[in-house]
Amino acid sequence: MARPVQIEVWNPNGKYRVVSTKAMPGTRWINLLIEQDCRVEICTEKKTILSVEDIVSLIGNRCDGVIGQLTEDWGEVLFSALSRAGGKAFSNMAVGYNNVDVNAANKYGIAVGNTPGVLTETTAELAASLSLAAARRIVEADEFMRAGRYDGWLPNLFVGNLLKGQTVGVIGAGRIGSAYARMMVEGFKMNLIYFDLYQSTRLEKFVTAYGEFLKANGEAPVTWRRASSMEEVLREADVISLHPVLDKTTFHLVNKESLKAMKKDAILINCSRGPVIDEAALVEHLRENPMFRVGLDVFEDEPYMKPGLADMKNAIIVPHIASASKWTREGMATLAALNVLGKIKDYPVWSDPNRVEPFLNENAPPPAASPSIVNAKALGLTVSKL
Ligand SMILES: NC(=O)c1ccc[n+]([C@@H]2O[C@H](COP(=O)([O-])OP(=O)(O)OC[C@H]3O[C@@H](n4cnc5c(N)ncnc54)[C@H](O)[C@@H]3O)[C@@H](O)[C@H]2O)c1
Ligand SMILES: O=C(O)[C@H](O)CO
Repeated sequence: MARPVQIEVWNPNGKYRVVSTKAMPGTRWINLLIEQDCRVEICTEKKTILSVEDIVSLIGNRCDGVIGQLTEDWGEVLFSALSRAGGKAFSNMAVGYNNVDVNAANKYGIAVGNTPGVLTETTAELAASLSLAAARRIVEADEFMRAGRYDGWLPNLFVGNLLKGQTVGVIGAGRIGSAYARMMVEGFKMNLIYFDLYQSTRLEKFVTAYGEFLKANGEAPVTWRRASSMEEVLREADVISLHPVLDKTTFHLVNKESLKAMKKDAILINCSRGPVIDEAALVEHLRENPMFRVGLDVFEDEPYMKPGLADMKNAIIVPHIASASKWTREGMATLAALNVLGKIKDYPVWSDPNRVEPFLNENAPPPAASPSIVNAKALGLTVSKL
């Protein structure tokens, strides 16, 4: 028999039972659910990653919807359990949903939500922070100071890379990749080379317009180029940031061979998903190329790192915090709750998941729609006219 899991209950007499597998930031998401007659149950177990068995136990015999996390394995077992409990919706509190077997959800007619847009700038800012920290060796220099090793200014002390005039490479120029590219181009006057399966016309127009502005002011214009292959980006860029979705086409996109193609003193940033890089090959590359630097927010086998990575001075490593700003995390919680609520209430699906601002305005009630349901088409859900 399943082990009971500790929970906290809000609005015990609510008609619909919504479970959140974790406490999430802010209270707006709870209030929005309560106002619509939901009983909200929040798992308060101390362990960080819940097992499938824990979540089956949370779902119980009757559950209308679940808000879950990217650390959970949402597949056949959980969707069948949710379906048996009368559930209609699941939402990841994340934009990436590689932890979800959408086909299994489709089989049981369960809507799968995610949280695009609200984390775009926050995530891009972390990628930009890692790029700067790697270029200017900030973490190494900080450790040096704390160790009491600074005994005076020296011409060669922690010499790093100037970004201005160098080339930034973006692989996966979607929402976050484009936001990052704009930051690096406008902030540091870098030239852009990008690779994506689709053309990013808005990004290209932005760089062209900024280049014209610089030229009109007597400065060297910035340039852009859409590469025809990822290898072209790896060969030419000085700083490369990875922002694709994780799927079969992007698993180990950066491997031993592609690392070799990169400049010896290049900087590689990953704020997408760990398995996009072959991490063991990366450790070897870092060891053999001390001038090569990485900034990693995500890891191949989270929460673990491949042996040797933590010892590398030329690696900056942070624990999957790219979306961790207060505004964003509260917004993610709101979008995830509204995805579930919308399906429970049979609302339509919002027409444009890239335009979720109306759901985030705390001074107005949110639209009667689910902000982002990734399998809306497969389930034949109605799309909002707004
Ligand atoms: N580290 C974090 O905390 C964090 C935060 C937010 C998002 N993410 C990750 O970032 C990913 C991107 O988020 P987004 O909102 O920008 O999504 P998005 O869908 O707007 O962008 C993804 C882009 O990747 C491109 N792409 C897909 N396959 C590709 C391939 N084989 N080669 C090159 N490009 C390819 C797509 O065409 C798309 O433009 C998410 O799926 C998630 O996994 C991580
Ligand atoms: O996909 C996502 O949203 C991140 O990994 C967490 O914000």
